[in-house]
Amino acid sequence: MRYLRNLLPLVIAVGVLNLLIEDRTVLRVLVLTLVWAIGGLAWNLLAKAGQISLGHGAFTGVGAYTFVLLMDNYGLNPWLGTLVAMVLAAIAAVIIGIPTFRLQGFYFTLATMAYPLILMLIVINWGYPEMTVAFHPEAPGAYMQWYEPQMFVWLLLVMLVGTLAFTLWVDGGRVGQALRAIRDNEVLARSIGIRSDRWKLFALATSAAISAALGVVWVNAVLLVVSAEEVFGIGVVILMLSVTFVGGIGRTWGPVLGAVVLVPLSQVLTFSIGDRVPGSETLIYGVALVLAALLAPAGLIVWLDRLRARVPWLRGPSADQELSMLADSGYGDLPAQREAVGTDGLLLRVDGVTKSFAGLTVLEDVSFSIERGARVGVIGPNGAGKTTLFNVLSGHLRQNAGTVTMNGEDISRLNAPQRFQNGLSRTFQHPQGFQRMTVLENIAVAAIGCGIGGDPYRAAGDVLEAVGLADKRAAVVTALTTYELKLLELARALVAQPYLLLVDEPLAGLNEAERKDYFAIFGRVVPEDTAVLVIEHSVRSLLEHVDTLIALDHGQVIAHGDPGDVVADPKIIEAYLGTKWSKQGADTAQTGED
Ligand SMILES: Nc1ncnc2c1ncn2[C@@H]1O[C@H](COP(=O)(O)OP(=O)(O)OP(=O)(O)O)[C@@H](O)[C@H]1O
Repeated sequence: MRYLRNLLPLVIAVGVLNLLIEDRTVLRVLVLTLVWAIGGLAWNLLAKAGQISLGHGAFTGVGAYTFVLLMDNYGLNPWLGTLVAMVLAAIAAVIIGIPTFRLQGFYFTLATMAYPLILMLIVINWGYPEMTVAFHPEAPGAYMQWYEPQMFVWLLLVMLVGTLAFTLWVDGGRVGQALRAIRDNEVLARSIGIRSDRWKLFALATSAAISAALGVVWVNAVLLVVSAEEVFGIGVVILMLSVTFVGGIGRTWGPVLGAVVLVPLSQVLTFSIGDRVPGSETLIYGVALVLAALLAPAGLIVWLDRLRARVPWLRGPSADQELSMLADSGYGDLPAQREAVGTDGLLLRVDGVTKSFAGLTVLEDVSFSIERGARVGVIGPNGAGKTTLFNVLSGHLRQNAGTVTMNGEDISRLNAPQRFQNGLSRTFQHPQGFQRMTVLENIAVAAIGCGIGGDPYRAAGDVLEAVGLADKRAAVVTALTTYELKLLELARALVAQPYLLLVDEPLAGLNEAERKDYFAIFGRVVPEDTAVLVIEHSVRSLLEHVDTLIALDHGQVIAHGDPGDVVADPKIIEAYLGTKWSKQGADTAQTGED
């Protein structure tokens, strides 16, 4: 119902235009506007996960060639051809995505350019550089070959509404939240249970399927000939990217707005100066991209947002109303509880863990174990391998040798999201947050990711209350101080009710008062049966809160045991604490990092 209300004005506007316009040239502009609005929406699905593709021509091309080859060889009509094309494009997307998503950022974008080129060369060498669509005047409806452009407008309107409804569904729920989290910070997203590899494949496959369907309709409504250079060409992605970027990348309505502005403008220019300035159609997209980057980098949609904020009846819900809407959006009633696995006994066992980077051994045969509910400090000089140890334990890095066992289960082969779901949470040395989300959403997304069920918003609200950030629930994380960010990290880790909590340098960047407050809150909110492993250079503070110390140097455990014994060990004094420590004593001395 909510979607219908959002989409109705669009349906009415396009419907009225379609009924009123009689000029075929103007109708063609309307058709092209709808084509590239849908194309932009498809491309934008992947951009929501922060992935910029230059290869979407691969999918329109798969769509166009699948339908025309099936029609030519098997007499299959384009409607069935579209379904087959969508499935094939989704499969192609998964095959393309699995290796290409290993690349990050710019490298991913560059690699995507190769796929339409490869496919184009394949069909050209196969003997199909161009294919004419067989004409079926006896059954225009069955073969998507209407003479009246109005019929294509209706068809494209149905596709647009379908694509928009799908986009609204993505944006309004857990899928969109996961994609936004991945776009903001993939490492962080993985650390709270979001299987970024799967979500990116989902975004690419759905985006590809829609692009393939569009390829079929584009050929029938506009091109009439399937030319490899056109349907696989870079022009496809230039249009998809331009309308999305100009309208508002990542935003639900961005591509529609961009297409409404850009496509008619480019057509008017082509009609008026096209014969004198060849290529003027492409030129307008280039100029629009540059202007948008300079004047409205977040897209024209931002100007609409401002207008909406001024006009009371257009204004959307306030941040607080939105939060309560989210909280009421059909989750369970109460935060669920993680299954108890006993209150004592061995929790974690690290056995012979070794980790190297390109020949540099950073962890060497590290072994130790942790009891349930233990408080363990990890100390060592810069570069000793402390954070690498955390990355191996949390699944962000895979060890070269050795095993990690938690709750009696070998978790060595589990990835970061799976370890989080199994009850292993972490914080980061440099506090991290999803910048485009509110504080409450930052925690709720972790409550969803940990997979223990219940109402994630209520769980998030409760844990924010506990750490003292309840009044910041509607703030964006960029508005938080370092101290508040550290509490946010703690809240995010705790909402999963972990068995083991890894805390990386919690006191770095905090003043004396904040350090005291942090540990006071920490002591209050971390349950007794949750084991804690904490890296901290402020050994003096650490000694007050741990019952065991592990000292690392050059990737090896050089001491492990009672904190008093470890800091008195001459090896530790020489490697890390320095002679100042032994002269002044543990009560007052700190390491150089303090
Ligand atoms: N991804 C990586 N690729 C290559 N080398 C790395 C990588 N991560 C860490 N290292 C190297 O591993 C060594 C240990 O780094 P690590 O961050 O684990 O040390 P640390 O004990 O946490 O230090 P600090 O106290 O300064 O945070 C350093 O020499 C670092 O340069």
